[in-house]
Amino acid sequence: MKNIRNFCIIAHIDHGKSTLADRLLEFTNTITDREKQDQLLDNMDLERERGITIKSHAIQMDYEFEGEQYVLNLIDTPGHVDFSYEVSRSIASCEGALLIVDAAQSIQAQTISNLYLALDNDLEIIPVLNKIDLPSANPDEVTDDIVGLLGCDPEEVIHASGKTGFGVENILKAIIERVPAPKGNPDGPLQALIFDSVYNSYRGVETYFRVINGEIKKGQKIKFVATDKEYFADEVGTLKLTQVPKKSIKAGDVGYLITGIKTASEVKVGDTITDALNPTQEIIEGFEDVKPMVFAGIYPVDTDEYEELRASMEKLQLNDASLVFVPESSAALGFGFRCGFLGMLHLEIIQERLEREFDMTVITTVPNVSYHAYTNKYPDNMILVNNPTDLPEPSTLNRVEEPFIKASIITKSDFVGPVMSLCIEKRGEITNQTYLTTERVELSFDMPLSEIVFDFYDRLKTVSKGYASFDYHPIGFRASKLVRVDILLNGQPVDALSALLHDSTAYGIGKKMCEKLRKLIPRQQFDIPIQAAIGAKIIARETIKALRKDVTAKCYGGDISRKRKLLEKQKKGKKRMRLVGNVEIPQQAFMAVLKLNE
Ligand SMILES: Nc1nc2c(ncn2[C@@H]2O[C@H](COP(=O)(O)OP(=O)(O)OP(=O)(O)O)[C@@H](O)[C@H]2O)c(=O)[nH]1
Repeated sequence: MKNIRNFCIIAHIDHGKSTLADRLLEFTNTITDREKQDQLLDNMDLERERGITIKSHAIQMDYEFEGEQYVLNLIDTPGHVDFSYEVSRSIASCEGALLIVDAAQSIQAQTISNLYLALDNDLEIIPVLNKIDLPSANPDEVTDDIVGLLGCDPEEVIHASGKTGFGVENILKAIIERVPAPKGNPDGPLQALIFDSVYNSYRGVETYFRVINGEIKKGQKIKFVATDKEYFADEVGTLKLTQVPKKSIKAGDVGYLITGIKTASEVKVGDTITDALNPTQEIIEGFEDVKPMVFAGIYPVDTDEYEELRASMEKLQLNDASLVFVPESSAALGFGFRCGFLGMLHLEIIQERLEREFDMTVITTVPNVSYHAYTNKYPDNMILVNNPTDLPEPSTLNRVEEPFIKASIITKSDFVGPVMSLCIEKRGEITNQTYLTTERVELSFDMPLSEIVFDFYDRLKTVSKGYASFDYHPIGFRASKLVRVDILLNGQPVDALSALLHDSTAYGIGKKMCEKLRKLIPRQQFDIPIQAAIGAKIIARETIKALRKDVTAKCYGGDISRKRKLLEKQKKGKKRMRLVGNVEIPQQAFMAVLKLNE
């Protein structure tokens, strides 16, 4: 155990985590030149394209240092707030963390939020000043920032470049010298922490774990504490570039486990693995069932594809336990599903996977967060509102609560004014303002989560000219004044366009929605009135003027094949349209409320 080091890399997005991880793998000969690929750890296609690490993984390096052989386990952490629970469990599996800071951009919101997670878990922090090769690098100033943040000596900050490989040897030396070796009792009852799982369609779910006490042996009968299920450890091993089966994984080490589990939801990140016959009395702290934060309806464009959509969603759920869905129906869209996601990025990923992997064309409705509603009749019975149609009628409604977050924004002092105005407009309440340096300020706000769902990131980027970073975590439910704004097309309410909004913003947003829909819905042969309403009260109105020209008119009625071609072409263009009553609504219209300022 004394020669094992478990560490993770924490950084703000794009500060060079993946690139530096690759350099470490190369330097320790964990990957050879032939196997070298850019950003090797991000092995999902989607991740590669988006340039972010969605799923955390682990990799083991062997390294000789001063005549001794060491095992270094690098546990990768996802880089997006949607997946912050996984980050926290990965961090809990380590004794040390490399804190990477871009030498040009300095400390950003995620640098700090990840650092706090690492400090909560008593990790040894090794600060790394990365990208020092950049002409815009500001090593002295950024080192000062890091020293100010950590209270460390300037000499402890390692200068490095993932691009040139500079500093990599010093980083490895620091990992061995500064990160403590794991503690734990190798002879005690098995106690291992699940920090991740990956679905493999051939082998079932692969569980990644860190052994705290005892050992996990091939063939052993084990138990997952939270789910209370027992399995046989069919295969255990360590994670190199490929999986290396072993007879056992001992206390202090990291490995993978295969048990033949076929559904991702049976393996819960944060759960404790123990021996079925001699179970540990101590459950590893910090287990949480991850809860979806954002809900939206997903409907097939073609109503005949409902069953196919169900089958695709079921398959997706097998490998993504955080996706939840229940059937729902909409008067406008027919049969579909109300789906719960960890956040907006997760929603986009699911939508994209449905299209790429399952060839489904779907319509996604306006996302909303989950509200707690109480009626006058049963003021103590909480009604969970995941769908605008679930909100009780205003006359029967006693009160509503909505989820709040603590938001942290780091920006330059020049932009404090505009950032504050934005946050206040988004119903934020400032709780703290700290100058990290003379130029950089950290602002803390308590804000409703729903305001983040609606165009917050884009607005923040605009008001700060790109110089703001943002992070948040949920802090519970608070009282709120919520109303449902309905949209009527041609006098008919379209339930799939309804949105749950705060009373103070409902009028403004209702008006903007009508304007936006007027631009998005194609003109047709007749006038289409668009109205926004709260209950029976109309709060805004626009009209889509009738189209005068017949598209086929220019074919002079003669050439029938040309006419058909033109109609075919139109039909293709319609793929993402939905006929509601006699009005055609394109997909973008259903998400219009998210992009009101474009
Ligand atoms: N000049 C320079 N560029 C670097 C260096 N390290 C990384 N980059 C570039 O910075 C960008 C981000 O690097 P990544 O390694 O993907 O960053 P990351 O932190 O893993 O990003 P996420 O996984 O999205 O959080 C890429 O375009 C890299 O090529 C460096 O040391 N010097």
